[in-house]
Amino acid sequence: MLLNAFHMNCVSHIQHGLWVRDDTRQLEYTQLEPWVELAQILEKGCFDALFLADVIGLYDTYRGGPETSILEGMQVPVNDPALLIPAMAHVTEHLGFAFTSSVLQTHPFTFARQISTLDHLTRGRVAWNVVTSYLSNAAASLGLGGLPSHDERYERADEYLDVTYKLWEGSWEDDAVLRDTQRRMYADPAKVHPIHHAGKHYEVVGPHLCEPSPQRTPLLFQAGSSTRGRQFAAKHAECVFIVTSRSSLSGSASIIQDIRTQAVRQGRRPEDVRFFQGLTPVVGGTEAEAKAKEAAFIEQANMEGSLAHMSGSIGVDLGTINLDQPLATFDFQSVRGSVKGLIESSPDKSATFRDLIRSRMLRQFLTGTPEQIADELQAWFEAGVDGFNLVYTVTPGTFVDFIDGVVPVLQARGLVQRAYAPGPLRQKLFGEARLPKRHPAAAYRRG
Ligand SMILES: Cc1cc2nc3c(=O)[nH]c(=O)nc-3n(C[C@H](O)[C@H](O)[C@H](O)COP(=O)(O)O)c2cc1C
Repeated sequence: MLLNAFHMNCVSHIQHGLWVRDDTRQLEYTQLEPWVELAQILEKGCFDALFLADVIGLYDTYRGGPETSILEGMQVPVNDPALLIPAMAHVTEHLGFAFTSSVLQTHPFTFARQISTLDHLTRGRVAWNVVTSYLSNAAASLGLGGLPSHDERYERADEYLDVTYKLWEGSWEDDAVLRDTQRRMYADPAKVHPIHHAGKHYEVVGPHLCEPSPQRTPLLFQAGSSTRGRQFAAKHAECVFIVTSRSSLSGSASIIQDIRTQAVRQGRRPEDVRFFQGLTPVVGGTEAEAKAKEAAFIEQANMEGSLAHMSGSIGVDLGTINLDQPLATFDFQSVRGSVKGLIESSPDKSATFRDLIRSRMLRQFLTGTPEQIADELQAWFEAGVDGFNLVYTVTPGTFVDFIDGVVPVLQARGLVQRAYAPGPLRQKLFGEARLPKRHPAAAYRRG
């Protein structure tokens, strides 16, 4: 069972409204200290990685503007996640660092160099969460006119990955770097190749500016679940971040089965793709204590922040919806498809839209004693997920409680590691530092 901590370089990430508490360090996100401390805590708890989300733009759909997001620190202001990594890597030896970067935000040539630099500095502990952006404000600020359509964004992502694969895997041969002080040959020019990529979106001559790093291609994460998103994951992803219900994991229609089947059709193996479920653990010494903690979080949660978050994610202004209207009375002709999907997801149609939003928040909570939480995680694991991206309510408190309480129980059951495997992040997770030959990136290797 793999464990990641899910975080973001901002004030309020997922559980909104809790940043005002005095037992959380969210207000210190602009400083290095809480990040360095978090990395040390996670490594002590044998976590596999810290996973940093990011969005490049602000959520301005709710009530027709960004005011709620700004008031609530809801993923804005948001600092660059990648820049945190070297400081955290310096105080740890094994913890992995996954960060999010959209294919819309940086040219693949410069992005490939940024990743290679981080892969060198971390000795191969970096992972990239490939995202395609969903906020139109991002596209507007990047000068794209508007957000390209959903499928066009994935098409662009395919080409983006092709460019980076050519740079990471195909530009420098394994024995290009000589470091030969006697013959004054740092590297052999005959073994450093331009890539001459000419595609619909990018033209890159190359060669890659960095010498080969431990993993070359970073460990690849992805988190999209549409038909096109699943195709993309099946081709490229090594780790997929999902947020689903446990019951939906059984059967061939499950996202895990679907992506693995598609991956196999492309010549990959089922075990080449690992799945991480997002959950928010609330640990208590007793069940009553845990429930009381959860109740306090829910009481303090900010519904407005959650609605602004959800509005931006689905592209529909939920501010126009009467929150106290029973779901059964919604006129499906007048609501957008994504809202219809939300309403349909609720078994209880006498519930109101407000109840629905609250139950979606609650669904993420995993509340109980360490043993109860370990039981639940084990049940998820047996249902087919490989690991978890744990969402905080308070930071680093959520992770400290989990590590002190739940990790020893999971370790005693032999479900999580007690010590790290050697080598780069991919080697720790998959046994090899480099991508396997059956991954499409390997086609660009020379020799
Ligand atoms: C659990 C999860 C985490 C995500 N994290 C991010 C993120 O940090 N940044 C981002 O821009 N998009 C993020 N996304 C959005 C996806 O990458 C993707 O753009 C979105 O789900 C739409 O793709 P789809 O239609 O294939 O689902 C996340 C999605 C999910 C389900």
